[in-house]
Order: sequence, then structure tokens, then C-alpha cells
Amino acid sequence: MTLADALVDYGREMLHAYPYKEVPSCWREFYTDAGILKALALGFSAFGKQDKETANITSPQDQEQEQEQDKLVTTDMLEKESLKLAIAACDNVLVMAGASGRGRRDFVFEMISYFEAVIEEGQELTEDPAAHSAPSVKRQKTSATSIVTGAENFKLGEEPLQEPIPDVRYPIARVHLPTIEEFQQHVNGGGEGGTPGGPIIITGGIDHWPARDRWTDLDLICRTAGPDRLVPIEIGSQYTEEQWTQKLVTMREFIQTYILHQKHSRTNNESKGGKAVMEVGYLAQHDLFAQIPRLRRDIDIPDYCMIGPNDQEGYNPPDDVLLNAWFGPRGTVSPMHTDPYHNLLAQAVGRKYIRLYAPKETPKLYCFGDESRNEEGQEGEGQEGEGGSSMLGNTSQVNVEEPDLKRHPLFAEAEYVETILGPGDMLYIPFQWWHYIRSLSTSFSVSFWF
Ligand SMILES: O=C(O)CCC(=O)C(=O)O
Ligand SMILES: [Fe+2]
Repeated sequence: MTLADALVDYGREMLHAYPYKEVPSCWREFYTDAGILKALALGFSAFGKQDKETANITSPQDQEQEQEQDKLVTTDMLEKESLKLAIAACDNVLVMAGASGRGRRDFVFEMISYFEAVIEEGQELTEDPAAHSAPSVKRQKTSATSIVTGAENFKLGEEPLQEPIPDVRYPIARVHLPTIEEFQQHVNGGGEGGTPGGPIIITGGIDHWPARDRWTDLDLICRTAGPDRLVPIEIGSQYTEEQWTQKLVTMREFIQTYILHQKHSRTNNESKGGKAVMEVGYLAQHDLFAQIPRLRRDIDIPDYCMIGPNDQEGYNPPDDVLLNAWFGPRGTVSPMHTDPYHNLLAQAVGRKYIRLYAPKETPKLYCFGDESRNEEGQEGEGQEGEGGSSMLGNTSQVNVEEPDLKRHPLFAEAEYVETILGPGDMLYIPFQWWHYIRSLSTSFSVSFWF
């Protein structure tokens, strides 16, 4: 282990010693600096390999020997592997610590671009189109060389939807391009009584996004992001489940394994003769656009986020609009929860079934930690076992599409609205409204919390 590795490990331990939001900035900075050191060391080692190659060639015999060795493991390959590891070190810093500390972010971005450019130059020789991660990524003619999908003309949005396709009985109203003032009035309840407005779907608001077209092409997403970039994904069908975990994988691996070939995982059930289930991977609730600014060019923050919602108890607007990417295969489930902000959830690609409950329904929704609402006799039953109350205080225990009404009888009386959000739709989810979301197809949404 190198000194840089040891420092990174120590920094990671310190990051994990605190809840995410309470990590002292000194440890974020420590982790960032350690990661930068590691990336530089890997970068230098890559170039060291290059230099050695040149320096070693002294005689024709040497050259021959060198060529023989090259057939097995080329210096070029080693160099690329080191550079990919250097990019991974940079991504760890961006994802885990936000590249904290003055000037560090720009430096990390510069390193990534530089390493990507070197890898790309090399990989052009090997005709590997996945390497084309340069800023000017254009749509290439889809051809047999589409290494990510392995399929020609694979376009998202054309696949059959995942069953069951819910019957929408209480649809959410749709409005085509309201003015900012109209939207503001709706949110703030400018009308009689001043009650804040409920959910609405705005159509026409993201038609100009390049993402609407570009993100139907998995190869293009992969090349734009950069195939070797690490992204955080959630594994497990929903975060309220025991087996749920998070990990960092390359964009290429995420697309290949979790979107194209949704990986089979063996469950305990299966070893006892039960059915195999797909392991669902979800790139969820991550500001992918801060980490990979090239993807930020494919979207636009809607002006509707700038309206300045009225004060409500418990509402603290963020300093800046908070962006999150939600990219995954069909079958991702976000259990019913609330967030501390107003939200515009923009659907760039694919479809999602969404159900919303107003704050007044909260007593019928059995949120974690609200033991008094548990079924009689269940009182106090393992909040920890069900995921720990403190983390999940904003999450409902009810399995929305298949509720256990014996355990959660009041849920049957809770009123809701629902929709199948499709490409181009933007759903306004008001502050404190409960939302449950299941993807019916491969889907890429972007949420804007304001
Ligand atoms: O799309 C999803 O899976 C969840 C989105 C969500 O919860 C949000 O935008 O706040
Ligand atoms: Fe949410």
C-alpha cells in the first residue's frame, strides 16, 4: 500500500465516523487532498511507464525483446489502467467529499479532463468508441461498434412497460407551459384562502433540453459522462429493505450490468428453492451534474424554480436549487417519503408510476418511528429492524402498491392522486407531500429541489 492509499483510507474512515451532513470540513478537505495525492501518484506512474518505454530501447535486440513483451501486456495498457485508477481517485473525492477546499474542485476537474484526453488518444488506436469521452461528444452513427449496448439502434423509450401497469384512477392535473406568475400563484395559493396548491404536471417545459433526445441513446450517455467515471448507485429494490446497499461503479459497468442486463442475484429464498430476482441498481439522488459538468449541458434549470415559495412551517429554502439525477432500469422503487423542499421532477426519458399523498394524510401513512400509528400489538416492534427510525422518519412503512391492510388499516382510507409520468413531463411535488415512485421502463429523471 502506498502512502497515498493509507491517507485515503484514513480519510474515508473519518468521513464514515460522522453522519453525512455533520462531517467536519477538515476531514472532507483531508480526504480531498489525499485523493488528489493518490491521483497524482497514479498519473505520474502512468507517465513513468511511458518514459521507461522510451528510455529502455537502446539496441535492436532490446527492441525485439520489448516487442515480445508488449504482446503480453503493453505499456500502453498499463498506462491506461493507471490513468483509469487516477480518474477513479478523483471521482471518489468528488462523490465522497465534493472536492472540498479552495481551488480543489477545479484542479480535480482539470486532472480528470487531462487523464481522459490521454486515455482517449490511446484508445482511438484500438478503435474503442467507449473511450470517446472528450467534451465535444457528438452523436455517432449507431453502428456495430456501439460497445456499450452491443446492439444497433438501441433507443430508450421504445421498450414495453413493466407490469403491472397501474390503472390511473385519480389523475394529476396537467398544465401546458403556465407563466411563472401562474405557477407562483398556484404554489403559494394566491387565490381565496391562500392555501398552497397541490401537485400539477407541467408539460412543454423541458422540450428544449438536449437530454430529451440525447439520453435515449445509452452509448451517448456513457460517452458523454465518460465510461470510466465512477458513479454512486443504490443496490436493492428499495432503500427500506435490509439488503439495500450503495456502491461506486463505472458508468460503463452501471449501464452494461444494471440497465442492459439487469444482473441476476441469488436470494436466500432462491437457495431454498425460491425464485431468482433481478438485482436492481439505481443511480439515485446524486448531483451527477456537479460531478460531471458535461452532462449538465443536456439540461436546464427550469425558471419555475425561482418563484420563491411562501414561508411554511419547517420550510427552509436551499441557497441554490438542488439538482439530483435519478437514472435506472425499470423496476426501481422509491418508497413513499417526503423531502424538505418543493420539487420539480422532470422526466427526460422513460416512464414512472407516481402516487402522491397530501400532508393531511400523514396519520394514515405509518411513517417509520411513528409507533403510535402501528397496528395494535405491533407497538414498538423493531423500528431498528425496519431500518432505524432516525434515518427514515420521513418514510412510510406501507408497501404502496401491495399494502398489508391488517398492519396498516388506515392506509385504505388515505386519499391520493397519481400519474404515469412520461418523457417531457415535469411534476410539481409540493413541500411535505408524500411521494411513491416506481419506474415502468428505463428512466432518467432530474429533480430540482427549491
Ligand atoms: O424518481 C424517484 O425514484 C424518486 C424521486 C424523488 O423522490 C424526488 O425527486 O424527491
Ligand atoms: Fe423525494
